Amino acid sequence: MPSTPIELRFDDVTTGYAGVPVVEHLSFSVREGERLGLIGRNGAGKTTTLATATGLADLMKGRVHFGGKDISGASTFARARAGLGYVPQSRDIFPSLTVEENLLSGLQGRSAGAALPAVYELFPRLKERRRNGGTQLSGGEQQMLSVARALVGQPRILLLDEPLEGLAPMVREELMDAIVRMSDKLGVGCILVEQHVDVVLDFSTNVIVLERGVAAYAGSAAALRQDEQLLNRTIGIQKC
Ligand SMILES: Nc1ncnc2c1ncn2[C@@H]1O[C@H](COP(=O)(O)OP(=O)(O)OP(=O)(O)O)[C@@H](O)[C@H]1O
Repeated sequence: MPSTPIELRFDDVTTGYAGVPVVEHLSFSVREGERLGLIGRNGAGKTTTLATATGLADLMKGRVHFGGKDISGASTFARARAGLGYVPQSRDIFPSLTVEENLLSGLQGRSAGAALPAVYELFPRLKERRRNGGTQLSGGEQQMLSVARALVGQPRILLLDEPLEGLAPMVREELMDAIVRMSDKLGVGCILVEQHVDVVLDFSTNVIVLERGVAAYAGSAAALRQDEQLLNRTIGIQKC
């Protein structure tokens, strides 16, 4: 019998920091192999939403489920072990370690097994540079390393917080290609937070638009693409 796909689900979540709500009444779900985009102006609550999934924000109301279990009170480590991967906005790689040592640090206690070859296949550039130190990498390579390290932990759902920030257009394309291949090939579900609206619309099946902490839109990327008025109001920029 095929196993049930692993799902991350928010049920009517209100969340923030130290008792102050930032995001209110948010509900959504994303399964293995699915791609959800999360967009909104600066300060709308996108990072806070991801931080709530990883257990780094203050969940005030509602529940968070992962893989059929209520993980609302689970530690960040337990969530990662269960298969919830996170690529934070800051490229928090270890500069004093080599590329390969950085990757091994993402194993979450699992054996390396096929994880490294699979990741090197997705990111051939990292394979070429596997003995280089973290500081010897370009910005794009550091971001690839950050995504690759999360993948070594074999997540079933991966949260990506502005992975393209500060990267040149060609490098952005290369990184997005790798993320799409990863999602297709490994069947990893993704939540992508990004300022580049067109990248999110191309990547995602469904999109949530956060406006001051509330979902102003939740639905298909294709329908949102047609709604210039909503995009202009909620994102504040023309699509580029
Ligand atoms: N650790 C924190 N403690 C208290 N308030 C915070 C913390 N992190 C973020 N905030 C506040 O929560 C609100 C939402 O921030 P958040 O980072 O979730 O927005 P965002 O949509 O990801 O914005 P950006 O696009 O600028 O990254 C902001 O008002 C911010 O000041």
